[in-house]
Amino acid sequence: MQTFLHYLTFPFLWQGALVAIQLMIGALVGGVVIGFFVALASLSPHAWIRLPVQAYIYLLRGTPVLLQLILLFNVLPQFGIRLSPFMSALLALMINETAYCAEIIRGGISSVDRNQRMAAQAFGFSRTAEMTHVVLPQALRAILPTLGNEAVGLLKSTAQASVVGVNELTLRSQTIVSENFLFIPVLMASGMIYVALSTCIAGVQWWLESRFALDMRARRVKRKLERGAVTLPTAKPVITGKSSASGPPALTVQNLKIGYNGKTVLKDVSLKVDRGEVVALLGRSGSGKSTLLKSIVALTPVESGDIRVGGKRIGKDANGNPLPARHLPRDRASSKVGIVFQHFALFDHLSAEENVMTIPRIVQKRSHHEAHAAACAALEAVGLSAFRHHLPHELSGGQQQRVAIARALAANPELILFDEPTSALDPELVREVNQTIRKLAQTGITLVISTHDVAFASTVADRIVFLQGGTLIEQGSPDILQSPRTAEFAAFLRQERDHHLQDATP
Ligand SMILES: Nc1ncnc2c1ncn2[C@@H]1O[C@H](COP(=O)(O)OP(=O)(O)OP(=O)(O)O)[C@@H](O)[C@H]1O
Repeated sequence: MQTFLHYLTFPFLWQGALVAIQLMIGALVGGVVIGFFVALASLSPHAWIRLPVQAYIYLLRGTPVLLQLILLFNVLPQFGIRLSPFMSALLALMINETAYCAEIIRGGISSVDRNQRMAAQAFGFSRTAEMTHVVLPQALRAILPTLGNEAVGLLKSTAQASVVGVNELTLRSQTIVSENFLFIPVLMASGMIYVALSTCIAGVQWWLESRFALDMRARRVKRKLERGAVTLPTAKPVITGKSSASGPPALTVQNLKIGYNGKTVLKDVSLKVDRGEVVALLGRSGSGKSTLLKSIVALTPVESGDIRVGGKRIGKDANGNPLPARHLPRDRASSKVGIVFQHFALFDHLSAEENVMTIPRIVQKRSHHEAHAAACAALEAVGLSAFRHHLPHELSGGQQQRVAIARALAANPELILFDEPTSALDPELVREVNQTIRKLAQTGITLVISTHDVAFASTVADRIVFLQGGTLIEQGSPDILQSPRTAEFAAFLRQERDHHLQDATP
């Protein structure tokens, strides 16, 4: 026991541990940084980028790190590159780590809800802002535990650097043993040092995980509130009143044709929405309502036709040619369109207030103070001031959708698109969201609402538009709900009425 304790305090072994730590940290940092870009490349829609990168990952993961290390150590000098054993080992471990980290990061990025990314794009987040504010903070929750395991594995892999003469912990233990043959105390001491280092890695992993855990974050905000560190700015009214009646229509859609994978889903759709008008889009599931709304903010590629918001095309230049993808965020950000999605698409890692602040702060680049005031005003407008520090998972579905409405309002939009805002809600929560939309409609802001709720459409809309199979079949004042002109619309209304009756029957 005494000999074991003696070797545990032996500086010679701890110096070897330091070499192992340097190798591990160097390889991990390099692996994570390069792996991030490799992960992005492996998610590229372009096969010429994706396939070589996937082949690189496949090869590196398929061969032992020891083999890669020896190969690199012997191959580099043949190209005139002479590195020390330490640098060769570091390079080999880093290259190997790149492949593993790329896969871990790719998994983390893929785990982020696609609807949240779509919402960020619809509001005009740049690719970088989407990555840094929406994707990475959430991807990290999935990445960190696996990365912690990877770091522990990597620490142990550093022992393999001894084959090229790096004098790290394992090689130093072997050197001592070759001199005194005291296998057990020396190797046990060496093992204990590895365990101590792994424990430190686990500690760092635990600390990082807790920084990004949603419940810990919520607790931190609540503690700040209890200390009175967060103050509420005076909220100015967010809804400024009726959209100006002058100028071009709020929305014009002309001869719109959209298809997915060769299947046409919108055929020759034309629609004009005046400023201040509330239009309800009705239609069966799959009739193309969401596609129409998404095309307005250039989220879906248009085959032919023209869409203008306030007279301006989104995602197209003055000649109607599609803008390069890198110009889309700026175009969307300046379009003054807010959008509310069926599944809320709130950013899960941000509080209600932070969700709403993202648009004025990140998209419109307003000061923190202004963005905060805009968020408070928008939350007040939807009656959720008291819940502003709640995370989405701490809110009911109806409250989450009202936060999503506040987020759309914070952009000071002239047009708000609602994509079936209540269809993901329990019946008792539908009322509160419908009331919020009704309140908005009364302010004179232009709204286009896709819905299955005929009763709601009849009370909120100035005009009803009915789509079927991607074609605009009928439109007119809410009176057409009582006297539909086409057989298709009459059949739809009958079916909706029957569903409603069935739902109401105990
Ligand atoms: N990304 C996509 N790729 C392929 N097909 C799609 C895609 N998005 C929608 N579609 C198809 O386009 C058609 C119209 O879909 P859309 O979501 O616009 O209908 P909807 O009227 O909004 O339906 P719901 O009321 O169920 O939301 C459907 O047939 C759907 O399967």
